[in-house]
Formats: sequence, C-alpha cells, structure tokens
Amino acid sequence: MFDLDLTYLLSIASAILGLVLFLRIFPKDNSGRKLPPVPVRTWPLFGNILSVPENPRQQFKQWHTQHGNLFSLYLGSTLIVVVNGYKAIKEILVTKGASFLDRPGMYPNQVIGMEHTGVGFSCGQYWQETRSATHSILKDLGVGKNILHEKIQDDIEFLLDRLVQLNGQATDISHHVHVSISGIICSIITGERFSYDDERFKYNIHYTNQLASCAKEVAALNFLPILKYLPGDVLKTKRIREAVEGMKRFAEFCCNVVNAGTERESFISCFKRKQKEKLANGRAAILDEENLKKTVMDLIAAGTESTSATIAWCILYLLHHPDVQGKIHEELDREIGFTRKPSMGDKLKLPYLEAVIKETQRLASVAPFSMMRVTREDVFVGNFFIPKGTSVIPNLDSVLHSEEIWGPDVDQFRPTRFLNPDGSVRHPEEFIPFSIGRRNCLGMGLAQMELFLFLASLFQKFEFVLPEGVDLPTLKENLGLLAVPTHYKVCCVDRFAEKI
Ligand code: HEM
Repeated sequence: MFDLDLTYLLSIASAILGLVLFLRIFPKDNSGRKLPPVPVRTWPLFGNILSVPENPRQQFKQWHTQHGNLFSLYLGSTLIVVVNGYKAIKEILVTKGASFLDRPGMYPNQVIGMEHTGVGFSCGQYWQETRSATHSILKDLGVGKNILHEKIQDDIEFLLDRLVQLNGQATDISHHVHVSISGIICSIITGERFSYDDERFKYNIHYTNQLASCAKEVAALNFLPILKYLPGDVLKTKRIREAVEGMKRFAEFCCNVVNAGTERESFISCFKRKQKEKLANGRAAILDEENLKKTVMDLIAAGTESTSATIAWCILYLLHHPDVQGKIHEELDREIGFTRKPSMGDKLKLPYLEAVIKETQRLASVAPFSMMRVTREDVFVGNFFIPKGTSVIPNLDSVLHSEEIWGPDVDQFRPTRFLNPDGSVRHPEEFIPFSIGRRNCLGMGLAQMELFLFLASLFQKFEFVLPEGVDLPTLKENLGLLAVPTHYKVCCVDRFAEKI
C-alpha cells in the first residue's frame, strides 16, 4: 500500500514537473539564459494565442502583477516579450534604446511589397535617415511652432460651421472631427486643402477605417502567416489588401498632385527637395519615390485616428462629468472671451484645459500597447535575456493606469491630478501616451497642437449635451489598432447664440 502510494506520489510529482516544463515557466534559451516567464500554457502551433483575450488590457495587468515587469508569450512560434511599468519601459526605450529601435514585419506592408520602406515600420540606417528627414521637414513646416496654427484654425473654423449648421441636432461628433483632422494632415502633406466632398479624400478615410476594422485579423496574420491560406477568407485578407491598396493609391495621388506643380510648401515638395540635395551630393538611395509614398501613407495612417479618437474621448468624459465642462467654459470665458479664436499663445493661460487633455490621454490610453519593436541584438533587461529578433510590446497602459503612480483613483477621470497646488500644470515623467526614446511618436508636436486648438475652440463655441431622453453613453472602448470610444451621439449647443 505504502509502495503504491509512493509510486503514485512520484508519478504525480513528475507529472507536475513535466507540466511545469511544458508550461515553460521561466523558459531558457539554448545556452541556458533565462527568458521572461510565460504566464500560461503553451500549445504546439498556436503557442499562447488562445489565452490572449481580444482586449488584453486586464489580462496583461494581471500577468504583470503575478509575474513582474517582463513576461513572454508565444504567438504561434514567435516569441513576444511584454514589458510593463515605467522603469522597465524606460530601460528598453531609453537606456538600452539602441537595441530596441527596429520594428517587426507587418502583414499589410508585405501585401503591397512595402515592408522595408517609409518611416513607421522600417529599420536600421534606412529608418534613421527617413525619420531624421521627416522630422526636420515637419519642423520646417511649422510643427511645434506657431506658424502652423493658422492652417489648423482654418480647418477648425470649417468644422465649427458644420456643427453650427446642425442646430443642436444630435450627431456623431467623432466622424466630424476625424474628417477635419484627416484634412489637416493631408494639407500638410500636399499643401492643398481637400474638399471634404472630394471622392479621393473620402475613399482614403474609408480605406483607413477599413484597415483599422481588421486589426485583430492583421495581428493573427502577423504571427501565423500560414493562416492566410485558410479557405473562405476567414481572416479578411481580401479586405486588408483592398484597404491597403486603396491607401497606397491615395498616397500616389498626393505625390502626383505635388508633381503637377503646386507652388505651396508641403511635406512632399520638401521631401523631393531633400532628395535632390542628396542626389547632388551623390547619395539618394534612401529618400527615393517609394520611400516618399510609404512615408506619406504612414503619416496619414498614424496622424488621424489617434488624435481624433482622443478628442472624441474628451467630449465623452465631459458628458459624464458636466462639472468639468463647466470649469473649462469658465476658464475660456475668463481668459479668451467670445470674440477671438484661441491660439497657441493662450496655452499657458488655460492650465485647467491642459490638465483635462492630459487626463483624457492618460485614462483613454489610445495606444495602450504602443507600436511593437524588435530587438537588433541579444540583450539583457534586468535578469532576463531577450534574444536578437524578439518582438517586444512596450505596455504603455501599465504606466498610464498604474495605481502606484496615479493613486487609488487611477480609473477615475480627475484632471486635477495634473495640477500643482498653485494651479500650474504638472508634467510627471510617467505621462507617456506618445511613448519615449528615439523612436517615440513622430507627430507628438502636431498632435499636441491639434488637441489644444480643437478642444479650446470646440468648448469656446459649444456646450456638449446629451440628446433628450438618451442615457449616458458607455465608456466601453473598441480596441483595434487603437482604443476608440464606442459610437455615441451628442448635441452641440451654440454658446454664442445664447449670448448675442
Ligand atoms: C494623440 C495622438 C497620438 C498618439 C497618442 C500617438 C502615439 C504614438 C505612439 C505610442 C507611437 C509609437 C512610438 C514608439 O514606438 O515608441 C507613435 C508612433 C508614430 N506616430 Fe504617433 N501618436 C499620435 C499622433 C500622431 C500624429 C498626429 C502623427 C502625424 C504626424 C503621428 C505620427 C507617428 C509616426 C510616423 C509614428 C512612427 C514613428 C517611427 O516609427 O519612427 N502620430 N505614435
């Protein structure tokens, strides 16, 4: 009996040991170096993909608490390391940033044969040169300076007029803002202002939305490319191809508009000038036509929904917090009044509005998992080894929603957390919605201008209220490429009409 029990216990123990090994808790590479732990069972072929929910925010939070700042997941056979918490994210993106500068391949870029071009997904020297050229052109065009704000104000005027014409009727504000923000980036790129009814412009918005709606399928195809051969197009490969080809056609059209001889300064004309300068100095291989086309696509894709979703979140939060909307109105009425347009020069006078914008970005966390990186070489982070070629997710959400950093009311909308006792704005270094390091958001300056000018102008002009008899819209997000609010309708009540 005793022998039987012992055998029984031993076999249970070895089964558990086998299971632990199978679960690959603290897996090691071939030389025995310790990789970050895998929190769940790893299945052949699928890896851990079946344990990652559609919206992994909560699951990642739990694994971060249980397993520490770094954990591994196998999506298919691809090793992915998720990095959590400010200290670890700063280590990979800043201190050891040089090892984490590249990006893994993405299925939609492969589909159009543009995997290694442009600014958002390229690697190495190619990325470095394209990023530096793109950054200096955007700076010359006025991003981060006051000269661009007049262009943005023109688009805002147009938006305000459209909203006034609705006469307080309930509307999907996200859509109006999205079109307006898209118009701004297109006009920076081409120097031309597109009519919102222009068919090509409308199609580009349509295709960008179409690609965003396939985010989950894109993620699956990135890691299990074999799935594209599944019968019946389960993973929407046709929709993805159609969307990305449509976006490419629009970028080609933009480049042709500028070729056709527009006089205005634009991103494209400046890029072409740089290209000529490089050619004159005997080097142009990197800043060529393909690169320009893909960089235009990257700027339009990255520069539209991120900003418009943030504005839509802000208005939604204020429907839930009318007292905060009241305080913004008070500040705007006191500092700017009703007769002149808000400008960037007003930013310092409107600390409460700035705190509201920061709190919106923190709580909405529209790019919760940033954009993936891939390691250029073998590297150690803390005690863990990350091999060359590993995909890495900087989990910005783990910083923006950290109770340790923001306090026990981390999940509440409380703009005053960004104000000092004297009313000035606080700038905590852990506020990182645009990521950090050498490959952080290239459009941060433009996005900050747009967020300030749009929200200051919208709140100066309107009070946002719920349509009569309608319940407060949900704060539940739709997580695709970005976290966007669920569609809601709002009435834009003209505050000027009341005063005059
Ligand atoms: C509220 C608005 C925005 C947010 C929250 C945001 C956030 C981000 C984040 C988290 C990244 C990844 C950075 C990294 O890998 O470390 C990124 C990359 C990027 N963003 Fe933004 N972004 C916004 C607006 C914009 C705008 C308006 C533009 C257009 C000019 C833009 C252009 C880009 C580009 C081109 C990249 C890729 C940079 C590279 O790979 O070198 N973004 N953004």
